[in-house]
Amino acid sequence: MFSVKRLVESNSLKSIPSNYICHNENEDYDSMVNETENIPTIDFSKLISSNSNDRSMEIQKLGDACRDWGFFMLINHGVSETLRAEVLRLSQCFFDLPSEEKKECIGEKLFDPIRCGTSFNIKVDKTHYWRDFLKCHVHPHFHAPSNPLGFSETLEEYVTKNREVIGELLKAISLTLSLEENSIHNMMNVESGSQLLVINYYPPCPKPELVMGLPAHTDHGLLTLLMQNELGGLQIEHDGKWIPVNPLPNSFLVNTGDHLEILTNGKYKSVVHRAIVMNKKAARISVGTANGPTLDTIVSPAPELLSEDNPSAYRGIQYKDYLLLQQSRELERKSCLDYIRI
Ligand SMILES: O=C(O)CCC(=O)C(=O)O
Ligand SMILES: [Fe+2]
Repeated sequence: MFSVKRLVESNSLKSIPSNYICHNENEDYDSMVNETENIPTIDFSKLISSNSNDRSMEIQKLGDACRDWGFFMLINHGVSETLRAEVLRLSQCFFDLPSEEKKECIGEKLFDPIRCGTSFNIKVDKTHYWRDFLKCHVHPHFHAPSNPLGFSETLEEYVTKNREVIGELLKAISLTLSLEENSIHNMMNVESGSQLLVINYYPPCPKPELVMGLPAHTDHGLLTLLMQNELGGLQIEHDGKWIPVNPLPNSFLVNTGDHLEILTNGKYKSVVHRAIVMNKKAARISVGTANGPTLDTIVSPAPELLSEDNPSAYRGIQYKDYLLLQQSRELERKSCLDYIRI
């Protein structure tokens, strides 16, 4: 199984293979602004607080963050530092395994339960990305590699906790839309919804400015919950500028996905983001869960949010078909959403 990690380790890489060189994505590094401090922070403990004043103020902040940024850092979420650290440690151990021990993970198709690979979709990527990945479908049925020891159990605990957090966030988001608390849950079948775990591994690169980890894209699903090891690289697009994200300690990064954009008829737009490579010495690891409806749910704008002045702006599409659409193309900004825009 080919991986960038192996490429880096197998020879003392003196130059970057030409198929990895990104020509047009990196031009604006110098014009990047450092606005990390402006990225909204949401306190999860306040969202679920019994103090109704605290709760409604935080819900208001959450609505603003979804509308103005599509991105926020989540603090006091209740997922322990120990569990997060263990997920990252075992992820490193997984990528360190010899190929023979990863055989169960070589699924090739989108809906194979466990899939290991490199770049985004090697069959369609014109440029290859400096990234290896492990993807597991973890809900409604849980799948994870059996190696290394304890990985599967740790991941199961982690994704379950992630789902609890997402469930509460989606209730609060329903309220920000003046919908009933369980509206998104009911419309999107959240309780039995699909959850995809994606572990990204960005090996060290001798010339990081020449390559890209993941190009500008949006995520499918309603919300993505992401954490990373100590190395940065994630950038979000805001007001036409790339903003590097330096997460607060022990926070989750949350971004709105394409299906929240569809459901809210564009009120909460999915955020364009990318992962650049900055690490020359160590590997960067990020762990995300994409949380969506059940695969057979047809997602279209919520009727309660539509009016004569605000007609439906997206065609309804089954979640499964949307995933297939995204996987069949190059990752490119909002190209899949554009396809179903009316
Ligand atoms: O590595 C990151 O920070 C971002 C990963 C990402 O955007 C993704 O997996 O969809
Ligand atoms: Fe993403």
